[in-house]
Amino acid sequence: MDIDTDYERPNVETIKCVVVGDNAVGKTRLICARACNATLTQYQLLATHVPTVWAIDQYRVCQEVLERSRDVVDEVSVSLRLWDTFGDHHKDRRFAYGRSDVVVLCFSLANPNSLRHVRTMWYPEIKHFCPRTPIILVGCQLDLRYADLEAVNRARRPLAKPIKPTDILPPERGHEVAKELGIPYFETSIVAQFGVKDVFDNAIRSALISRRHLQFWKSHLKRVQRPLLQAPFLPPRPPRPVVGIPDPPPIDGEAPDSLFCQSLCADVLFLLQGGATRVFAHKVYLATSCSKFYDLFTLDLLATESDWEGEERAVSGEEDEQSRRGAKEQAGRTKSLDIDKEGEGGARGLKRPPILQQGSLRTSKSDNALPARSQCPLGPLGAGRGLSGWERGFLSVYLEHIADPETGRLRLMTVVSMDGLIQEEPFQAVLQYLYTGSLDESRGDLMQVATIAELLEVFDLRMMVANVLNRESFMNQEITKAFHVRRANRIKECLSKGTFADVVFHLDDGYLPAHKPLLISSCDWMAAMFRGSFMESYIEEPHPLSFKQHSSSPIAIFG
Ligand SMILES: Nc1nc2c(ncn2[C@@H]2O[C@H](COP(=O)(O)OP(=O)(O)OP(=O)(O)O)[C@@H](O)[C@H]2O)c(=O)[nH]1
Repeated sequence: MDIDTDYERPNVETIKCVVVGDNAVGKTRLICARACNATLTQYQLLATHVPTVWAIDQYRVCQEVLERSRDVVDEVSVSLRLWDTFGDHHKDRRFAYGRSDVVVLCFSLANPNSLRHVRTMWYPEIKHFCPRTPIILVGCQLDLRYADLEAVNRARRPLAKPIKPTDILPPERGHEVAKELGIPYFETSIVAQFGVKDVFDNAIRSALISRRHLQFWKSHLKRVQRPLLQAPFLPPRPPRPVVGIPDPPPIDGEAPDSLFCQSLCADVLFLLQGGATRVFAHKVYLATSCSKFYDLFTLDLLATESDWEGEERAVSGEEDEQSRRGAKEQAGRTKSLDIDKEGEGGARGLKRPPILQQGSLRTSKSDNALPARSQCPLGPLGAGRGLSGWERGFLSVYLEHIADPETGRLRLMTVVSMDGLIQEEPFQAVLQYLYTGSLDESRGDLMQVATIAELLEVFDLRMMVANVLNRESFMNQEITKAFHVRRANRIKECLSKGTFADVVFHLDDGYLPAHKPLLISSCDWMAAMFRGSFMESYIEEPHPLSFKQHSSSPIAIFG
Protein backbone atom coordinates (compact mmCIF):
# COMPACT_ATOMS: atom_id res chain seq x y z
CA MET A 1 0.00 0.00 0.00
CA ASP A 2 1.33 3.44 -0.77
CA ILE A 3 0.58 6.90 0.44
CA ASP A 4 -1.97 7.72 -2.23
CA THR A 5 -4.24 4.86 -1.40
CA ASP A 6 -4.74 6.26 2.11
CA TYR A 7 -6.12 9.43 0.63
CA GLU A 8 -8.43 7.40 -1.55
CA ARG A 9 -9.81 5.09 1.17
CA PRO A 10 -13.31 6.07 2.22
CA ASN A 11 -13.73 7.14 5.86
CA VAL A 12 -9.98 7.30 6.48
CA GLU A 13 -9.15 10.79 7.56
CA THR A 14 -5.63 11.81 6.58
CA ILE A 15 -4.33 14.41 9.01
CA LYS A 16 -1.39 16.69 8.42
CA CYS A 17 0.19 17.53 11.75
CA VAL A 18 2.97 20.14 11.75
CA VAL A 19 5.36 20.12 14.69
CA VAL A 20 7.01 23.47 15.49
CA GLY A 21 9.00 25.00 18.32
CA ASP A 22 12.45 26.32 19.25
CA ASN A 23 15.67 24.52 18.39
CA ALA A 24 16.46 21.45 20.48
CA VAL A 25 13.19 21.34 22.39
CA GLY A 26 12.62 17.72 21.29
CA LYS A 27 10.40 17.94 18.18
CA THR A 28 12.24 15.31 16.13
CA ARG A 29 12.46 12.87 19.05
CA LEU A 30 8.75 13.27 19.68
CA ILE A 31 7.94 12.61 16.02
CA CYS A 32 10.27 9.60 15.90
CA ALA A 33 8.70 8.17 19.02
CA ARG A 34 5.28 8.26 17.34
CA ALA A 35 6.23 7.51 13.74
CA CYS A 36 9.04 4.99 14.21
CA ASN A 37 8.39 3.83 17.77
CA ALA A 38 11.95 5.01 18.37
CA THR A 39 13.19 4.36 21.85
CA LEU A 40 16.45 5.97 22.78
CA THR A 41 19.04 5.07 25.31
CA GLN A 42 19.83 7.62 27.96
CA TYR A 43 23.23 8.05 26.29
CA GLN A 44 21.68 8.86 22.89
CA LEU A 45 19.32 11.35 24.49
CA LEU A 46 22.07 13.07 26.38
CA ALA A 47 24.41 13.21 23.40
CA THR A 48 25.03 16.68 22.07
CA HIS A 49 22.12 17.86 19.99
CA VAL A 50 22.55 17.98 16.21
CA PRO A 51 19.77 20.01 14.57
CA THR A 52 17.61 17.62 12.59
CA VAL A 53 14.41 17.48 10.60
CA TRP A 54 12.53 14.26 10.27
CA ALA A 55 11.83 13.72 6.56
CA ILE A 56 8.17 13.52 5.56
CA ASP A 57 9.32 11.26 2.75
CA GLN A 58 9.53 8.44 5.26
CA TYR A 59 5.82 7.69 4.65
CA ARG A 60 6.64 6.90 1.03
CA VAL A 61 9.79 4.89 1.54
CA CYS A 62 9.26 3.05 4.79
CA GLN A 63 6.44 0.56 5.08
CA GLU A 64 6.66 0.41 8.87
CA VAL A 65 6.34 4.18 9.20
CA LEU A 66 3.29 4.13 6.96
CA GLU A 67 1.72 1.34 9.01
CA ARG A 68 2.28 3.24 12.21
CA SER A 69 0.66 6.36 10.79
CA ARG A 70 -2.67 4.55 10.83
CA ASP A 71 -4.76 4.73 13.93
CA VAL A 72 -8.34 4.74 15.19
CA VAL A 73 -9.37 7.59 17.46
CA ASP A 74 -12.93 7.85 18.78
CA GLU A 75 -13.94 5.22 16.19
CA VAL A 76 -12.54 7.28 13.34
CA SER A 77 -9.83 5.70 11.18
CA VAL A 78 -7.07 8.15 10.59
CA SER A 79 -3.70 8.35 8.87
CA LEU A 80 -1.42 10.78 10.66
CA ARG A 81 1.24 12.57 8.62
CA LEU A 82 3.82 14.29 10.80
CA TRP A 83 5.79 17.26 9.48
CA ASP A 84 9.00 18.16 11.23
CA THR A 85 10.29 21.74 10.94
CA PHE A 86 13.43 23.78 11.69
CA GLY A 87 13.54 25.49 15.04
CA ASP A 88 15.40 28.46 13.57
CA HIS A 89 13.16 31.51 13.98
CA HIS A 90 14.28 33.10 10.69
CA LYS A 91 13.64 30.16 8.39
CA ASP A 92 10.58 30.12 6.15
CA ARG A 93 8.11 27.43 7.27
CA ARG A 94 5.29 28.54 4.99
CA PHE A 95 5.51 25.28 2.96
CA ALA A 96 4.99 23.23 6.16
CA TYR A 97 1.97 25.19 7.41
CA GLY A 98 0.13 24.94 4.08
CA ARG A 99 -3.02 22.75 4.33
CA SER A 100 -2.10 21.68 7.87
CA ASP A 101 -4.88 20.15 10.01
CA VAL A 102 -3.27 20.65 13.39
CA VAL A 103 -0.09 22.27 14.74
CA VAL A 104 1.80 20.74 17.67
CA LEU A 105 3.67 23.62 19.28
CA CYS A 106 6.57 22.35 21.42
CA PHE A 107 8.74 23.89 24.09
CA SER A 108 11.23 22.35 26.50
CA LEU A 109 10.30 22.02 30.17
CA ALA A 110 13.98 22.67 30.93
CA ASN A 111 14.17 25.88 28.89
CA PRO A 112 12.06 28.88 29.99
CA ASN A 113 13.05 30.83 26.86
CA SER A 114 11.44 28.23 24.64
CA LEU A 115 8.15 28.75 26.51
CA ARG A 116 8.50 32.53 26.22
CA HIS A 117 8.93 32.15 22.45
CA VAL A 118 5.67 30.20 22.30
CA ARG A 119 3.87 33.45 23.11
CA THR A 120 6.10 35.92 21.39
CA MET A 121 7.08 34.12 18.20
CA TRP A 122 5.43 30.76 17.50
CA TYR A 123 1.81 31.50 18.24
CA PRO A 124 1.77 34.69 16.11
CA GLU A 125 3.56 32.86 13.28
CA ILE A 126 1.04 29.99 13.28
CA LYS A 127 -1.87 32.42 13.41
CA HIS A 128 -0.32 34.27 10.49
CA PHE A 129 0.14 31.26 8.20
CA CYS A 130 -2.82 29.08 9.21
CA PRO A 131 -5.22 31.10 11.33
CA ARG A 132 -7.93 28.44 11.57
CA THR A 133 -5.74 25.45 12.33
CA PRO A 134 -6.11 24.10 15.87
CA ILE A 135 -2.97 24.18 18.04
CA ILE A 136 -1.79 21.88 20.82
CA LEU A 137 0.85 23.08 23.27
CA VAL A 138 3.40 20.43 24.33
CA GLY A 139 6.02 20.65 27.09
CA CYS A 140 8.82 18.22 26.12
CA GLN A 141 11.58 16.62 28.21
CA LEU A 142 9.36 16.14 31.23
CA ASP A 143 11.80 13.62 32.74
CA LEU A 144 14.28 16.45 33.38
CA ARG A 145 11.90 17.86 36.01
CA TYR A 146 12.68 14.82 38.18
CA ALA A 147 16.22 14.08 37.02
CA ASP A 148 19.48 14.45 38.87
CA LEU A 149 20.55 17.59 37.00
CA GLU A 150 24.15 17.33 38.12
CA ALA A 151 24.43 13.90 36.51
CA VAL A 152 22.62 15.11 33.36
CA ASN A 153 24.94 18.11 33.04
CA ARG A 154 27.99 15.93 33.57
CA ALA A 155 26.85 13.64 30.75
CA ARG A 156 26.04 16.54 28.41
CA ARG A 157 29.39 18.27 28.89
CA PRO A 158 31.32 19.95 27.39
CA LEU A 159 29.31 21.49 24.57
CA ALA A 160 25.79 21.74 25.97
CA LYS A 161 24.83 24.55 28.30
CA PRO A 162 24.26 23.17 31.80
CA ILE A 163 20.65 23.01 32.98
CA LYS A 164 20.08 24.88 36.26
CA PRO A 165 17.41 23.79 38.74
CA THR A 166 15.75 27.19 38.22
CA ASP A 167 15.38 26.40 34.49
CA ILE A 168 12.94 23.59 35.20
CA LEU A 169 9.37 24.70 34.59
CA PRO A 170 6.51 23.50 36.80
CA PRO A 171 3.32 22.26 35.07
CA GLU A 172 1.50 25.46 36.04
CA ARG A 173 3.68 27.57 33.74
CA GLY A 174 2.67 25.53 30.68
CA HIS A 175 -0.99 25.48 31.76
CA GLU A 176 -1.00 29.28 32.21
CA VAL A 177 0.27 29.92 28.68
CA ALA A 178 -2.08 27.31 27.19
CA LYS A 179 -5.01 28.89 29.02
CA GLU A 180 -4.03 32.35 27.84
CA LEU A 181 -3.86 31.15 24.22
CA GLY A 182 -7.00 29.01 24.60
CA ILE A 183 -5.33 25.73 23.52
CA PRO A 184 -4.93 22.28 25.14
CA TYR A 185 -1.72 21.47 27.01
CA PHE A 186 0.24 18.21 27.34
CA GLU A 187 3.60 17.13 28.66
CA THR A 188 5.86 14.39 27.26
CA SER A 189 9.07 12.54 27.90
CA ILE A 190 10.77 10.27 25.46
CA VAL A 191 12.95 8.79 28.18
CA ALA A 192 10.03 7.90 30.41
CA GLN A 193 7.86 7.04 27.36
CA PHE A 194 5.17 9.31 28.73
CA GLY A 195 2.55 11.39 26.92
CA VAL A 196 3.43 10.59 23.28
CA LYS A 197 0.07 8.91 22.61
CA ASP A 198 -1.75 11.65 24.57
CA VAL A 199 -0.23 14.36 22.39
CA PHE A 200 -1.00 12.77 19.02
CA ASP A 201 -4.42 11.29 19.90
CA ASN A 202 -5.56 14.70 21.06
CA ALA A 203 -3.94 16.45 18.11
CA ILE A 204 -6.00 14.09 15.91
CA ARG A 205 -9.15 14.93 17.91
CA SER A 206 -8.56 18.68 17.47
CA ALA A 207 -8.03 18.18 13.75
CA LEU A 208 -11.17 16.02 13.38
CA ILE A 209 -13.37 18.44 15.32
CA SER A 210 -12.17 21.27 13.13
CA ARG A 211 -12.86 19.15 10.05
CA ARG A 212 -16.33 18.25 11.35
CA HIS A 213 -17.24 21.97 11.22
CA LEU A 214 -16.27 22.18 7.57
CA GLN A 215 -17.44 18.74 6.42
CA PHE A 216 -20.59 18.46 8.51
CA TRP A 217 -22.00 15.71 6.31
CA LYS A 218 -19.33 13.21 7.51
CA SER A 219 -21.39 11.23 10.01
CA HIS A 220 -18.44 9.10 11.22
CA LEU A 221 -16.93 12.22 12.82
CA LYS A 222 -19.93 12.64 15.12
CA ARG A 223 -18.43 10.75 18.03
CA VAL A 224 -15.11 12.58 18.06
CA GLN A 225 -14.45 14.06 21.50
CA ARG A 226 -12.79 17.32 22.40
CA PRO A 227 -9.14 16.92 23.48
CA LEU A 228 -9.04 15.11 26.83
CA LEU A 229 -7.20 16.09 29.96
CA GLN A 230 -3.90 14.32 30.43
CA ALA A 231 -3.49 11.93 33.35
CA PRO A 232 -0.81 13.19 35.73
CA PHE A 233 2.72 11.87 35.36
CA LEU A 234 3.80 9.48 38.06
CA PRO A 235 7.35 10.55 38.86
CA PRO A 236 9.92 7.78 39.12
CA ARG A 237 10.49 6.43 42.59
CA PRO A 238 13.26 8.39 44.27
CA PRO A 239 16.29 6.29 45.14
CA ARG A 240 16.09 4.66 48.53
CA PRO A 241 17.54 6.99 51.15
CA VAL A 242 21.00 6.06 52.30
CA VAL A 243 20.84 5.67 56.05
CA GLY A 244 24.34 6.41 57.27
CA ILE A 245 25.15 5.08 60.67
CA PRO A 246 28.48 6.60 61.59
CA ASP A 247 31.21 4.03 62.09
CA PRO A 248 32.38 4.05 65.65
CA PRO A 249 36.05 4.94 66.00
CA PRO A 250 38.17 1.80 66.14
CA ILE A 251 38.33 0.28 69.59
CA ASP A 252 41.95 -0.49 70.45
CA GLY A 253 42.74 -3.51 72.53
CA GLU A 254 40.52 -4.62 75.36
CA ALA A 255 37.13 -2.97 75.43
CA PRO A 256 37.25 -0.92 78.67
CA ASP A 257 40.67 0.40 77.58
CA SER A 258 38.93 2.46 74.98
CA LEU A 259 37.06 4.44 77.65
CA PHE A 260 39.95 4.83 80.06
CA CYS A 261 40.56 8.54 80.74
CA GLN A 262 38.01 9.49 78.08
CA SER A 263 35.25 11.96 78.69
CA LEU A 264 32.77 10.07 76.49
CA CYS A 265 29.81 9.17 78.73
CA ALA A 266 31.97 9.95 81.76
CA ASP A 267 30.05 10.52 84.98
CA VAL A 268 32.94 11.31 87.33
CA LEU A 269 35.49 14.08 87.19
CA PHE A 270 38.54 13.93 89.48
CA LEU A 271 40.16 17.23 90.33
CA LEU A 272 43.84 16.80 91.14
CA GLN A 273 46.29 19.38 92.45
CA GLY A 274 43.64 21.87 93.40
CA GLY A 275 41.75 21.49 90.12
CA ALA A 276 44.76 22.09 87.87
CA THR A 277 44.40 18.56 86.48
CA ARG A 278 41.10 17.02 85.45
CA VAL A 279 40.64 13.30 84.93
CA PHE A 280 37.36 11.89 83.61
CA ALA A 281 36.15 8.43 84.56
CA HIS A 282 33.14 6.12 84.69
CA LYS A 283 31.57 5.16 87.99
CA VAL A 284 30.58 1.70 86.89
CA TYR A 285 34.19 0.70 86.14
CA LEU A 286 35.66 2.26 89.27
CA ALA A 287 32.99 1.09 91.69
CA THR A 288 33.04 -2.51 90.47
CA SER A 289 36.82 -2.78 90.87
CA CYS A 290 37.36 -0.74 94.02
CA SER A 291 35.14 -0.83 97.10
CA LYS A 292 36.40 2.60 98.21
CA PHE A 293 34.96 4.09 95.06
CA TYR A 294 31.80 2.04 95.50
CA ASP A 295 31.33 3.62 98.93
CA LEU A 296 32.14 7.07 97.60
CA PHE A 297 29.68 6.92 94.70
CA THR A 298 26.88 5.53 96.84
CA LEU A 299 27.18 8.30 99.45
CA ASP A 300 23.98 10.26 99.81
CA LEU A 301 25.07 13.73 98.80
CA LEU A 302 21.80 15.26 99.95
CA ALA A 303 21.90 13.82 103.49
CA THR A 304 21.47 16.25 106.40
CA GLU A 305 24.27 16.90 108.87
CA SER A 306 22.81 14.55 111.50
CA ASP A 307 22.34 11.73 108.94
CA TRP A 308 25.87 12.27 107.97
CA GLU A 309 27.36 12.10 111.46
CA GLY A 310 25.46 8.89 112.28
CA GLU A 311 26.65 7.38 109.03
CA GLU A 312 30.20 8.46 109.74
CA ARG A 313 30.23 6.79 113.15
CA ALA A 314 29.06 3.54 111.60
CA VAL A 315 31.69 3.86 108.90
CA SER A 316 34.52 4.50 111.39
CA GLY A 317 33.56 1.38 113.40
CA GLU A 318 33.72 -0.70 110.24
CA GLU A 319 36.87 1.04 109.19
CA ASP A 320 38.73 0.08 112.37
CA GLU A 321 37.86 -3.51 111.74
CA GLN A 322 38.86 -3.27 108.07
CA SER A 323 42.17 -1.58 108.73
CA ARG A 324 43.04 -4.28 111.25
CA ARG A 325 42.32 -6.89 108.56
CA GLY A 326 44.09 -4.89 105.86
CA ALA A 327 47.18 -4.42 107.99
CA LYS A 328 47.42 -8.17 108.47
CA GLU A 329 46.96 -8.86 104.76
CA GLN A 330 49.63 -6.41 103.77
CA ALA A 331 52.20 -7.30 106.35
CA GLY A 332 53.96 -9.76 104.03
CA ARG A 333 54.14 -7.28 101.19
CA THR A 334 54.93 -4.04 102.95
CA LYS A 335 58.41 -5.32 103.52
CA SER A 336 59.07 -5.73 99.81
CA LEU A 337 57.78 -2.23 99.06
CA ASP A 338 59.87 -0.71 101.81
CA ILE A 339 63.00 -2.31 100.35
CA ASP A 340 62.74 -0.20 97.24
CA LYS A 341 61.55 2.96 98.93
CA GLU A 342 64.96 4.52 98.81
CA GLY A 343 65.58 3.62 95.22
CA GLU A 344 62.43 5.45 94.10
CA GLY A 345 62.33 8.60 96.09
CA GLY A 346 65.64 8.35 97.76
CA ALA A 347 67.73 11.06 96.12
CA ARG A 348 68.29 12.75 99.42
CA GLY A 349 69.20 16.39 99.54
CA LEU A 350 67.79 17.11 96.08
CA LYS A 351 65.00 19.64 95.96
CA ARG A 352 61.98 17.98 94.28
CA PRO A 353 58.36 18.96 93.85
CA PRO A 354 56.21 17.52 96.62
CA ILE A 355 55.24 14.00 95.68
CA LEU A 356 53.16 11.45 97.43
CA GLN A 357 55.03 9.26 99.91
CA GLN A 358 53.55 6.59 102.09
CA GLY A 359 51.98 8.22 105.13
CA SER A 360 52.24 11.73 103.71
CA LEU A 361 48.46 12.14 103.57
CA ARG A 362 46.31 12.92 106.54
CA THR A 363 44.26 10.00 107.81
CA SER A 364 40.70 10.15 108.96
CA LYS A 365 41.86 9.11 112.40
CA SER A 366 44.45 11.86 112.78
CA ASP A 367 41.93 14.51 111.71
CA ASN A 368 39.27 12.80 113.71
CA ALA A 369 36.70 15.41 112.78
CA LEU A 370 34.30 16.09 109.94
CA PRO A 371 34.00 19.65 108.77
CA ALA A 372 30.66 21.23 109.53
CA ARG A 373 28.27 20.85 106.59
CA SER A 374 28.15 24.60 106.18
CA GLN A 375 31.94 24.63 105.65
CA CYS A 376 31.88 21.83 103.09
CA PRO A 377 31.93 22.44 99.39
CA LEU A 378 28.40 21.52 98.36
CA GLY A 379 29.01 22.33 94.74
CA PRO A 380 26.99 24.81 92.70
CA LEU A 381 23.94 22.53 92.87
CA GLY A 382 24.00 22.28 96.66
CA ALA A 383 24.57 18.53 96.61
CA GLY A 384 27.91 17.50 98.03
CA ARG A 385 30.03 16.91 101.08
CA GLY A 386 33.55 17.30 102.41
CA LEU A 387 35.61 14.13 102.61
CA SER A 388 38.77 15.17 104.41
CA GLY A 389 37.59 13.31 107.52
CA TRP A 390 36.09 10.44 105.55
CA GLU A 391 39.13 8.95 103.99
CA ARG A 392 42.74 9.78 103.19
CA GLY A 393 43.34 11.28 99.76
CA PHE A 394 39.85 12.71 99.28
CA LEU A 395 38.84 16.31 99.90
CA SER A 396 35.25 16.63 98.71
CA VAL A 397 32.58 15.24 96.44
CA TYR A 398 29.69 17.10 94.85
CA LEU A 399 27.41 17.12 91.82
CA GLU A 400 27.93 19.66 89.09
CA HIS A 401 27.01 20.26 85.46
CA ILE A 402 30.29 19.92 83.55
CA ALA A 403 30.82 20.78 79.87
CA ASP A 404 31.60 17.54 78.06
CA PRO A 405 34.93 18.17 76.28
CA GLU A 406 33.81 16.00 73.33
CA THR A 407 30.43 17.55 72.66
CA GLY A 408 30.58 20.80 74.61
CA ARG A 409 27.19 19.93 76.15
CA LEU A 410 26.64 20.27 79.89
CA ARG A 411 26.34 16.92 81.69
CA LEU A 412 25.66 16.11 85.31
CA MET A 413 28.80 14.61 86.85
CA THR A 414 30.09 13.67 90.26
CA VAL A 415 33.12 15.85 90.93
CA VAL A 416 35.68 14.36 93.33
CA SER A 417 38.36 16.68 94.59
CA MET A 418 41.52 14.77 95.56
CA ASP A 419 44.30 15.70 97.93
CA GLY A 420 46.83 18.05 96.35
CA LEU A 421 49.67 15.55 96.80
CA ILE A 422 48.15 13.00 94.46
CA GLN A 423 49.98 13.24 91.14
CA GLU A 424 48.21 12.78 87.82
CA GLU A 425 50.35 10.01 86.29
CA PRO A 426 50.40 7.47 89.13
CA PHE A 427 46.72 8.21 89.78
CA GLN A 428 45.96 7.41 86.12
CA ALA A 429 47.96 4.19 86.42
CA VAL A 430 45.69 3.18 89.30
CA LEU A 431 42.60 4.08 87.27
CA GLN A 432 43.98 2.08 84.35
CA TYR A 433 44.24 -0.94 86.60
CA LEU A 434 40.64 -0.40 87.72
CA TYR A 435 39.52 -0.38 84.06
CA THR A 436 41.71 -3.17 82.70
CA GLY A 437 43.17 -5.17 85.56
CA SER A 438 46.66 -4.62 84.22
CA LEU A 439 49.70 -2.57 85.17
CA ASP A 440 52.42 -1.11 82.99
CA GLU A 441 55.34 -2.72 84.75
CA SER A 442 57.97 -0.53 83.10
CA ARG A 443 56.76 2.65 84.79
CA GLY A 444 59.28 4.63 86.79
CA ASP A 445 56.79 5.72 89.46
CA LEU A 446 55.70 2.30 90.71
CA MET A 447 56.10 3.31 94.36
CA GLN A 448 53.71 6.20 93.95
CA VAL A 449 51.28 3.91 92.16
CA ALA A 450 51.51 1.48 95.08
CA THR A 451 50.91 4.27 97.59
CA ILE A 452 47.78 5.49 95.83
CA ALA A 453 46.64 1.88 95.43
CA GLU A 454 47.01 1.39 99.15
CA LEU A 455 45.19 4.63 99.85
CA LEU A 456 42.29 3.45 97.72
CA GLU A 457 42.55 -0.04 99.20
CA VAL A 458 43.28 -1.59 95.84
CA PHE A 459 45.47 -4.20 97.48
CA ASP A 460 45.81 -6.37 94.37
CA LEU A 461 47.49 -3.54 92.54
CA ARG A 462 49.79 -2.91 95.45
CA MET A 463 50.63 -6.59 95.33
CA MET A 464 51.33 -6.38 91.62
CA VAL A 465 53.81 -3.56 92.22
CA ALA A 466 55.48 -5.59 94.94
CA ASN A 467 55.75 -8.56 92.56
CA VAL A 468 57.44 -6.36 89.98
CA LEU A 469 59.87 -4.98 92.51
CA ASN A 470 60.62 -8.51 93.76
CA ARG A 471 61.07 -9.74 90.20
CA GLU A 472 58.05 -11.99 90.51
CA SER A 473 55.97 -10.36 87.77
CA PHE A 474 54.86 -13.77 86.46
CA MET A 475 52.44 -13.86 89.41
CA ASN A 476 50.62 -10.81 88.13
CA GLN A 477 48.81 -12.73 85.42
CA GLU A 478 46.87 -14.60 88.09
CA ILE A 479 45.97 -11.30 89.77
CA THR A 480 44.66 -9.93 86.48
CA LYS A 481 42.58 -13.07 85.91
CA ALA A 482 41.12 -12.89 89.40
CA PHE A 483 40.42 -9.17 88.87
CA HIS A 484 38.28 -9.91 85.81
CA VAL A 485 36.31 -12.68 87.52
CA ARG A 486 35.63 -10.49 90.54
CA ARG A 487 34.64 -7.51 88.46
CA ALA A 488 32.38 -9.54 86.19
CA ASN A 489 30.43 -10.66 89.27
CA ARG A 490 30.15 -7.12 90.60
CA ILE A 491 29.02 -5.82 87.21
CA LYS A 492 26.33 -8.50 87.16
CA GLU A 493 25.18 -7.26 90.54
CA CYS A 494 25.09 -3.64 89.32
CA LEU A 495 23.12 -4.71 86.26
CA SER A 496 20.54 -6.57 88.29
CA LYS A 497 20.09 -3.69 90.77
CA GLY A 498 20.53 -0.88 88.24
CA THR A 499 23.24 0.70 90.41
CA PHE A 500 25.11 3.50 88.58
CA ALA A 501 22.82 3.09 85.55
CA ASP A 502 22.93 6.15 83.33
CA VAL A 503 20.40 5.14 80.70
CA VAL A 504 17.03 3.39 80.82
CA PHE A 505 15.71 1.33 77.94
CA HIS A 506 11.97 1.63 77.52
CA LEU A 507 10.83 -1.78 76.30
CA ASP A 508 7.40 -3.17 75.47
CA ASP A 509 7.12 -4.86 78.83
CA GLY A 510 8.83 -2.32 81.08
CA TYR A 511 12.03 -0.40 81.72
CA LEU A 512 15.57 -1.73 81.77
CA PRO A 513 18.32 0.34 83.41
CA ALA A 514 21.75 0.05 81.81
CA HIS A 515 25.21 1.59 81.72
CA LYS A 516 26.41 3.49 78.68
CA PRO A 517 30.13 2.84 79.33
CA LEU A 518 29.53 -0.93 79.43
CA LEU A 519 27.35 -0.83 76.31
CA ILE A 520 29.75 1.36 74.35
CA SER A 521 32.79 -0.75 75.12
CA SER A 522 31.17 -4.03 74.14
CA CYS A 523 28.87 -3.22 71.22
CA ASP A 524 29.57 -1.16 68.09
CA TRP A 525 25.87 -0.34 67.61
CA MET A 526 25.60 1.08 71.09
CA ALA A 527 28.86 2.95 70.55
CA ALA A 528 27.45 4.49 67.37
CA MET A 529 24.24 5.44 69.16
CA PHE A 530 25.78 7.03 72.24
CA ARG A 531 28.89 8.60 70.74
CA GLY A 532 27.44 9.60 67.36
CA SER A 533 24.99 12.25 66.32
CA PHE A 534 21.89 10.36 67.51
CA MET A 535 19.72 12.12 70.07
CA GLU A 536 20.44 9.33 72.59
CA SER A 537 23.99 10.67 72.85
CA TYR A 538 22.84 14.03 74.17
CA ILE A 539 19.42 13.64 75.81
CA GLU A 540 19.50 16.14 78.61
CA GLU A 541 19.58 14.83 82.11
CA PRO A 542 16.95 16.06 84.52
CA HIS A 543 17.55 18.31 87.50
CA PRO A 544 20.23 16.79 89.73
CA LEU A 545 18.17 17.11 92.87
CA SER A 546 15.79 14.51 91.52
CA PHE A 547 18.73 12.21 90.69
CA LYS A 548 18.27 8.87 92.38
CA GLN A 549 19.88 5.79 90.97
CA HIS A 550 18.60 5.27 87.46
CA SER A 551 15.11 6.67 87.95
CA SER A 552 15.98 9.96 86.32
CA SER A 553 18.44 8.74 83.73
CA PRO A 554 17.90 9.49 80.07
CA ILE A 555 15.59 7.01 78.40
CA ALA A 556 16.39 5.27 75.13
CA ILE A 557 13.21 4.08 73.47
CA PHE A 558 13.32 1.02 71.26
CA GLY A 559 10.37 0.38 68.96
N1 LIG B 1 15.84 14.11 28.61
C1 LIG B 1 15.20 14.22 27.47
N2 LIG B 1 15.86 14.68 26.41
C2 LIG B 1 15.19 14.78 25.23
C3 LIG B 1 13.84 14.44 25.13
N3 LIG B 1 13.45 14.66 23.84
C4 LIG B 1 14.54 15.13 23.20
N4 LIG B 1 15.57 15.20 24.02
C5 LIG B 1 16.93 15.65 23.71
O1 LIG B 1 16.84 17.00 23.32
C6 LIG B 1 17.75 17.27 22.27
C7 LIG B 1 16.98 17.86 21.09
O2 LIG B 1 16.10 16.90 20.58
P1 LIG B 1 15.56 17.02 19.08
O3 LIG B 1 14.36 16.13 19.01
O4 LIG B 1 16.61 16.77 18.09
O5 LIG B 1 15.18 18.52 19.08
P2 LIG B 1 14.50 19.38 17.92
O6 LIG B 1 13.48 20.21 18.54
O7 LIG B 1 14.07 18.47 16.82
O8 LIG B 1 15.71 20.27 17.47
P3 LIG B 1 15.94 20.97 16.02
O9 LIG B 1 16.07 19.86 15.06
O10 LIG B 1 17.19 21.73 16.23
O11 LIG B 1 14.79 21.82 15.77
C8 LIG B 1 18.40 15.95 21.92
O12 LIG B 1 19.68 15.90 22.54
C9 LIG B 1 17.49 14.94 22.53
O13 LIG B 1 18.16 13.78 22.89
C10 LIG B 1 13.17 13.96 26.29
O14 LIG B 1 11.98 13.64 26.32
N5 LIG B 1 13.91 13.88 27.43
